[in-house]
Amino acid sequence: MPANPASIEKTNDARPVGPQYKTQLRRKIRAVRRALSSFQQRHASLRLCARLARCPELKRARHIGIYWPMDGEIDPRPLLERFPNKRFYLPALPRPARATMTFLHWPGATLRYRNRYGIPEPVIGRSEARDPHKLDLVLLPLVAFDPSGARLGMGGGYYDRSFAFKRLRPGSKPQLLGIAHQLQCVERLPVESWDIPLTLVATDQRLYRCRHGG
Ligand SMILES: Nc1nc2c(c(=O)[nH]1)N(C=O)[C@@H](CNc1ccc(C(=O)N[C@@H](CCC(=O)O)C(=O)O)cc1)CN2
Ligand SMILES: Nc1ncnc2c1ncn2[C@@H]1O[C@H](COP(=O)(O)OP(=O)(O)OP(=O)(O)O)[C@@H](O)[C@H]1O
Repeated sequence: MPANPASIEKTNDARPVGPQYKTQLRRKIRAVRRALSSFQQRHASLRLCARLARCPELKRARHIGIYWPMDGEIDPRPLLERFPNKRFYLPALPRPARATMTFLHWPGATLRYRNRYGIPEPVIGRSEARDPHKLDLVLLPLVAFDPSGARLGMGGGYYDRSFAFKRLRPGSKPQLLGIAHQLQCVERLPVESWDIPLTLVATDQRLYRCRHGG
């Protein structure tokens, strides 16, 4: 296994700040994650999905946001076979760009359309669309997380914008479950005013119940 990038970071009691820090951390963790072999990826994905299958929040949920992995992200797709009676939805990039994402029902069929980042998406208008607040649980991709539930994403702000309503109604649906390789855990992440905290984080090695996540 590669070295945990968190151990390379110098951390102290204060949260690190600044866009440059976030850019460098993104670059470093994305590179380590991309370097995982396909064997390591498969092993991590199966361990994660076994852990999620025991998680009460996932067992209870019926409408679940999932994602198509890219750039070394941990793969949640084995869940579709494990839970044939649940409904899974993939995010579609918003149009216009500053709006919120729509989640489109994805029963696991091949996807032909790719968005501007090359990520496969169902086609809007052809799959059942579900608004973010009507999902029970969302599995969020991330670049880094900390045990308090702070999340660093790819930098588009798509998930923060789509779930901003949770700030007004803490504890409201959906529960936000970040999923990642354990190597994406850092001691403390910078938190921005617009960041929406995670309820839980699951990795190939652990489940974190987060202090701040509603
Ligand atoms: N699997 C997955 N799907 C997802 C996300 C994600 O993080 N992972 N997103 C989470 O928000 C949204 C897409 N956000 C993304 C934001 C930036 C880049 C990206 O590759 N940026 C390039 C610059 C490319 C460009 O601008 O053309 C880069 O940083 O290298 C990809 C996805 C929705 N779907
Ligand atoms: N609720 C919001 N309303 C308006 N702009 C927002 C909101 N949330 C985030 N943004 C904007 O999105 C941009 C990117 O935010 P940030 O770097 O936190 O993204 P991220 O969480 O890493 O990305 P993603 O969620 O797409 O993975 C910021 O410039 C921020 O101003």
